[in-house]
Amino acid sequence: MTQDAIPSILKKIVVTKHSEVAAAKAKKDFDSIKREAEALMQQGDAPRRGFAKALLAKQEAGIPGIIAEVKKASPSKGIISKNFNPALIAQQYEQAGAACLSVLTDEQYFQGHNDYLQQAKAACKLPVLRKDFMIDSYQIYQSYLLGADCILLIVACLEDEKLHELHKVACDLGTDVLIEVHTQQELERALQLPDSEHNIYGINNRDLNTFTTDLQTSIRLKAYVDNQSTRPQLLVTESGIHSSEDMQLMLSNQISSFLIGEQFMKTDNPGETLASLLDSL
Ligand SMILES: O=C(O)c1ccccc1NCC(=O)[C@H](O)[C@H](O)COP(=O)(O)O
Repeated sequence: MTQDAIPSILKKIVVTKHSEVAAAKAKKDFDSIKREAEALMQQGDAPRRGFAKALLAKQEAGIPGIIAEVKKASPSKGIISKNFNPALIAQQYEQAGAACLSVLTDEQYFQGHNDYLQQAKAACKLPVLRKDFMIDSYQIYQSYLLGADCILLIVACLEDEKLHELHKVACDLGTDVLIEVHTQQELERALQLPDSEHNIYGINNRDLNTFTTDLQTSIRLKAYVDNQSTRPQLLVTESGIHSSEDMQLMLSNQISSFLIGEQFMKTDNPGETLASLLDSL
């Protein structure tokens, strides 16, 4: 992976993450956070809600599995949600039939917060993805302590060695992993990760150089996956899903799990918008 191949927004975010992690380590060092997370896991007091399992259950029942996103703002759209209340939105999404939640915790670029993840999780029974940019194992232990059931690994911003390291730390903690790719090259790297019940493969339709979304990305990469001998059980299409036509297109290409944010969050009642999207199928 060459630095030139990384979109500039990701480069900027990664620089920010390195300084955030350094600041966090200055308050609580790596060994302490690791010990804390491992002790919590061993006590068995904080079992994870099965994120991959919730999606698989929908898939097996022939129902679209929606990861509904709690997203206040984004680099491409600025402020998306004017009345942002993570706990209320989580409850609405649950009632509307979401399989899982995704909560942005990045502060600088998405106006997210770690507290939003905890508020959303406490308000419902759905498994929760910590949607943030992981570059250091420290953040995986931190995510576990926050209560995240799943973490995100964006292949575009991780060298192979780091990708494998972070994946192992998450799996050892029993945390599910959304492994996100934008291109065939990234997908080839992602498919080299050890097989695990925790693996979920996400195909992101957003080109991070232009911020445009193209659903053909999911269709193209799904076809690539279908030609491989070992196929991931779970494939999620991410970004740029706005209508029942978009969902039908994905379903007709055997993609039945969706990560959707903006389309819900730009409305006054994100849960109601999700319910009508599901009804319209
Ligand atoms: O959303 C952005 O502008 C963005 C910019 C840079 C890196 C990541 C970005 N989005 C993260 C996501 O993956 C989306 O929040 C998620 O897939 C939902 O997408 P959408 O339904 O289009 O809000």
